[in-house]
Amino acid sequence: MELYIEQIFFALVFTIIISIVVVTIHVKGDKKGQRRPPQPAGALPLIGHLHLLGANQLLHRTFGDMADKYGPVFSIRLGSHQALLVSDSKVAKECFTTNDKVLCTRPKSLALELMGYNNKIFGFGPYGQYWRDMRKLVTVELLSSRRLELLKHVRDTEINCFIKELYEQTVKNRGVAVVEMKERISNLAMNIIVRMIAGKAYFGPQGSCDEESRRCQKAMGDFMYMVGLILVSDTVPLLGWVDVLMGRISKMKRTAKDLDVVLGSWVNEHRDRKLGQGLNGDQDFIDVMLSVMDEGNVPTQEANTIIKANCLLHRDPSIWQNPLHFLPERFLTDHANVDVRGKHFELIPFSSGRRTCPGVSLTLQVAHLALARLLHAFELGTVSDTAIDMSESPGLSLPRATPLEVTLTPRLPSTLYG
Ligand code: HEM
Repeated sequence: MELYIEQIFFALVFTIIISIVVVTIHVKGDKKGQRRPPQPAGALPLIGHLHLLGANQLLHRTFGDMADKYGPVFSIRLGSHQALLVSDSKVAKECFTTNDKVLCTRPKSLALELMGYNNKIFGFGPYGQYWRDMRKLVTVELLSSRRLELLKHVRDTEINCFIKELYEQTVKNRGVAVVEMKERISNLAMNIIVRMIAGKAYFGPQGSCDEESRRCQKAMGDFMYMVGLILVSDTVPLLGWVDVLMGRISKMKRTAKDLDVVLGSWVNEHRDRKLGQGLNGDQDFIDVMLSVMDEGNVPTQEANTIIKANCLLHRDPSIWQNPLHFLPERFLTDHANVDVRGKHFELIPFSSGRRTCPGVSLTLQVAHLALARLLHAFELGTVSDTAIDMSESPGLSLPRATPLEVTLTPRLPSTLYG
């Protein structure tokens, strides 16, 4: 026990020293305002993940100060990795167009080795033949306009159920209901995606779900959280034992097993369903995916270059007035024509270039429809008219730190709620 405590103490002290010494910042932008062309910068898994430590605001301020001092493009060294930071939309454009091929690979990480079938999740993987094949498969078979049109009923029925459940909640409360929306919206997104991929609905009325759904939800949640963590092993491989001591490795292995069980059951159920229906002609998404995997088509190219370059762009005060304030009306006035699909480099929430998000059309369709239905069906308010806490918590998609409680009052005749 004593030894164990000593080890933890040693690990903590060592980690603090390492973060001071090894995360030495090598500024390469040299002079203020000097613009340099983006350069391949070793391997950089970290900048995109730093904000996931829960210090997002602080990091943006720090990087913002550094950008003021060193100009719109500079690099920092984080242990064995180098990161390029870009805060200017013109430089970002250069990164995602002229230099896109050089910058579009992704580094390996321990989290993805343990939880992503040895770095085979294509969205996080190195650029190469395997990534090209998987990207084509996803854009053509799952997220193409044709497929989205074919699967339109999935979004429609899920959003109908979402609105109906909210309405039932207001009926139960005789008029106005206080509802926690964060989990409901996350369940809605999960249901739509899982139904599109595996043909299953996970969450029933009021978020009820069976054992398998619960396991899937937990495994996905743990994955999203842990894949966003910064591991000592990725920065200073020699100190990998720190992650072991902190219990991260065993937790990742457990999550990998849980994910395996869930995905395995999707594939088996899908095969059984097809056999039961005597289908063998028209291939659907899981069939095509399995055939690509069966060909032994695995990544061959090692990742050695990666740039994450946009964490300051969306807060550039020379483009966005009051960049830290939530002012949606700016998209109806000064920025009315901004396009979020990766063509206007001052706003690239879905990234741009080769690795741009293939889910952008689905996301915009679902978000627009769900929001329009919600606003049409209810008057929305906050509990005791307090401002909403917008703090972020660790995780791949920077989830809200606190629940999102809103008041809902129906505004339509009851017959219109399905
Ligand atoms: C608000 C919603 C979303 C946002 C803001 C978003 C944002 C992004 C961003 C910034 C990237 C680039 C990551 C990188 O540079 O490494 C990305 C990649 C990706 N996204 Fe999304 N995304 C969203 C929803 C979706 C949805 C609904 C799907 C699929 C159903 C999806 C599938 C993917 C995939 C597969 C990649 C990896 C692409 C590749 O590596 O080639 N995303 N997303």
